[in-house]
Amino acid sequence: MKKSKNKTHRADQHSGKQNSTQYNQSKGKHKKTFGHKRSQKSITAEVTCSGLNDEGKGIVQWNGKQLEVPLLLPGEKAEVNIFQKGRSVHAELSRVISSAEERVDPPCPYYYECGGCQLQHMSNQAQSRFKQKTIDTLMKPYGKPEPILTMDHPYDYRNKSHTTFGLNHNRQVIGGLYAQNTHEIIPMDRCLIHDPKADEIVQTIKDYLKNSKMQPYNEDTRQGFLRHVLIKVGKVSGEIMVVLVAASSEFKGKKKFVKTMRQAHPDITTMLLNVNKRDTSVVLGDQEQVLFGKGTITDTLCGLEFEISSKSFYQINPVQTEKLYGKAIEMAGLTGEETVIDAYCGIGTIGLVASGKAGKVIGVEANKDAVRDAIRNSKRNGVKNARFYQGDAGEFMVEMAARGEQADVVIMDPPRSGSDEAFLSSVVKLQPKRIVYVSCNPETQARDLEYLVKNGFNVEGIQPVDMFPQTYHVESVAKLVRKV
Ligand SMILES: C[S@@+](CC[C@H](N)C(=O)[O-])C[C@H]1O[C@@H](n2cnc3c(N)ncnc32)[C@H](O)[C@@H]1O
Repeated sequence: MKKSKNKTHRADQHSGKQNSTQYNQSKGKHKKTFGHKRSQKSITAEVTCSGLNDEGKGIVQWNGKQLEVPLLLPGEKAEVNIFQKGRSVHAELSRVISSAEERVDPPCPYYYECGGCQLQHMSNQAQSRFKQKTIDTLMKPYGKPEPILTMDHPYDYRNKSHTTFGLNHNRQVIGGLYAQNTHEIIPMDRCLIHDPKADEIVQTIKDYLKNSKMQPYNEDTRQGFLRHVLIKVGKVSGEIMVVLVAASSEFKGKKKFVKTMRQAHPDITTMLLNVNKRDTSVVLGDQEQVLFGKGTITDTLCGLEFEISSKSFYQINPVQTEKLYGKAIEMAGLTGEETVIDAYCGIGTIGLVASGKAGKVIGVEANKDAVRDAIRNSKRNGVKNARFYQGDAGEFMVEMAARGEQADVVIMDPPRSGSDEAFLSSVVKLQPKRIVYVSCNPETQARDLEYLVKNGFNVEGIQPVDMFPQTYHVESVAKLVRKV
């Protein structure tokens, strides 16, 4: 075994200084950067990958321990660097000795540094197989899931992008995404899963920063103005929202900035200033000011128009969302008579798309901006049988159950953390005929399904959908039917 010193990666990577380690693969030479401190010593070992964990990391055995190695594929032999600190052991890929057939050259030049995607070193078919296996394994107690719904062009899909700005060590303006699990900005011009238009706009903002007095914010000194830029693109409408997230509400040169941006990108339909003075990882602050336009964008999804605010949730991959919603509504088995609850409803998309086939839709959502959008969206689309309420979905359902109210179908689409017992126990009390559970985290979905199955429901169908190509994330929708 060879001992080697690991190298560290810095945000000035693309401005001349490179501290990256490289590894060779049979299909080409790739830059591979590590997030460890220079002083940390590692051991080099040869390993063979036996499978993937649920984040797409390669599983290997070393010294009687199971380790997870990012970027390694099943069947591959590789040299890895192993870091030990106390009882914690951590391995990183150094060199692939024999490549798996599924290995491809990642099309993104930033892939090995950026944490945004985790599966670009796998062919698209291998990514689908990995996601199918993840769902098949988690959902095994409930039968065989359907084949995953994949995307024909698994790039450029994100309708929302989020760029962070800062200065590198030469005090040059940089903008890009954070390296995984760090606050280190990876400067980049293009992210292959972003809408290309959004990246062009970010480029103009970077040029503006370089040529004006506007300063990016520095998290350490707490000086400067611009922290992030959030861009939302209506993929069908072409409307574009640009949100500057700044550390202060005092925006010197506001008019000039807006004019420059509108001249360079006439397709920007609204711009906002969001003020975030907090030192947390939450991107948006509470205070917001519209710089021009109406402050929202509109997009078309499943044949309906939706108005979207900066802080409201809207599915980030609309092509796949239409497939997901189509499946969810099919699973709901609506005949035009049912009372449908759209829990965790966001801007009302699922409920409003379902409303034409339902007797009545009741939506509940915690985010007040999203609820306002949902009410506006209901009016905009002439929907008369839907009502939206702001509140915690669990509390709302507890109150509904306490009032002895009924629902025929509950469609639920909670955040990654899943639902809670207050919600699930109230659903059980409401005794709907069917539950359609949409989830972006199948692990918490499986946990919640277990509760529902123990409390009177059968799982009658599971459909995985690839909403997030190039990443390990996978969406899943499950149909539950009340036992008679
Ligand atoms: C995955 S999104 C789904 C939104 C919507 N169904 C859609 O497809 O666009 C989850 C939503 O749940 C909302 N949310 C999170 N926690 C909540 C809670 N405790 N009660 C109600 N809504 C909640 C979030 O604000 C977000 O809009």
